[in-house]
Amino acid sequence: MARVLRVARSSSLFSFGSRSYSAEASHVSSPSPFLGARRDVTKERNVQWVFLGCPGVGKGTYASRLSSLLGVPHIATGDLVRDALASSGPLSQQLSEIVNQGKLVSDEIIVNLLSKRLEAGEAKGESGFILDGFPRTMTQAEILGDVTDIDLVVNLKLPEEVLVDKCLGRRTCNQCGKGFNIAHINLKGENGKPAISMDPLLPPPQCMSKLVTRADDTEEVVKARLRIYNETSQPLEEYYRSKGKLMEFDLPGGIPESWPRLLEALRLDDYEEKQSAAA
Ligand SMILES: Nc1ncnc2c1ncn2[C@@H]1O[C@H](COP(=O)(O)OP(=O)(O)O)[C@@H](O)[C@H]1O
Repeated sequence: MARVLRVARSSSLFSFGSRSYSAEASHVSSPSPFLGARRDVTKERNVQWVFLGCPGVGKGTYASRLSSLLGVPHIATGDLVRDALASSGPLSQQLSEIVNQGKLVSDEIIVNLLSKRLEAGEAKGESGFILDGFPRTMTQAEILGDVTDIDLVVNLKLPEEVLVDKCLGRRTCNQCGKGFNIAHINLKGENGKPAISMDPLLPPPQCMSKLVTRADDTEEVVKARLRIYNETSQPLEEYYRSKGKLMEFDLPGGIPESWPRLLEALRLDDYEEKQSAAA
């Protein structure tokens, strides 16, 4: 791990200063001390954010949309693992056994993959990041905290009952790489919990015949991933909550309802306007 840490430390992507964010919308269940001023797009360095949330919650979807909006890379450790799996060599074989059982890859391997990705991005002039799927363990959180300042940790939430269906409905176009979801979610409101309905996110006709399902999105493996996530996420949430960096966000529904509310919670609802005014 010492070698891995040194690799990560050598990356200046890990050494930006800190900044503050804001969220006051009603669906943000625990407003934190990081709440403050609206983002001033003209002055500040690029964001260094983390997205937490159960498998299937939509971390990839929202992290990727925000990364396009803010012009920072969306770095999903699950994608790094899948790239490593697709390559030939001993690492691929080692990873496939772990991933296909829904287990977590070792901290050392994942930190190494992430360090390499950050270094490659740095060489291309990238700055800032939205991390999706990292950290997953306290060791990973401590390594990250040791080498950089994370500004904000967004914890996306959906009722447990819809997560398996969302994972089983995931599809990716193997040509354009875009993600879709064929699941129809219609959860009745009960015991004070709001109803949730989500329309499927269907692919355009040209992607229809090229859809693939992730090998680890079978019911058995999804359930194992959810169980492992639930076992490991609490200390992480506590860690970031105690630092005043955790923003809990209960998704109110599918993308059409959730995206504007998320932008509002992040105080980014007028971001595009301000950015063009500053240009
Ligand atoms: N930070 C991490 N630590 C350990 N293993 C990871 C990490 N990120 C991804 N993985 C591995 O890659 C798999 C796929 O990750 P991801 O695409 O984030 O899936 P999920 O839908 O479970 O959130 C995980 O089940 C795990 O084996």
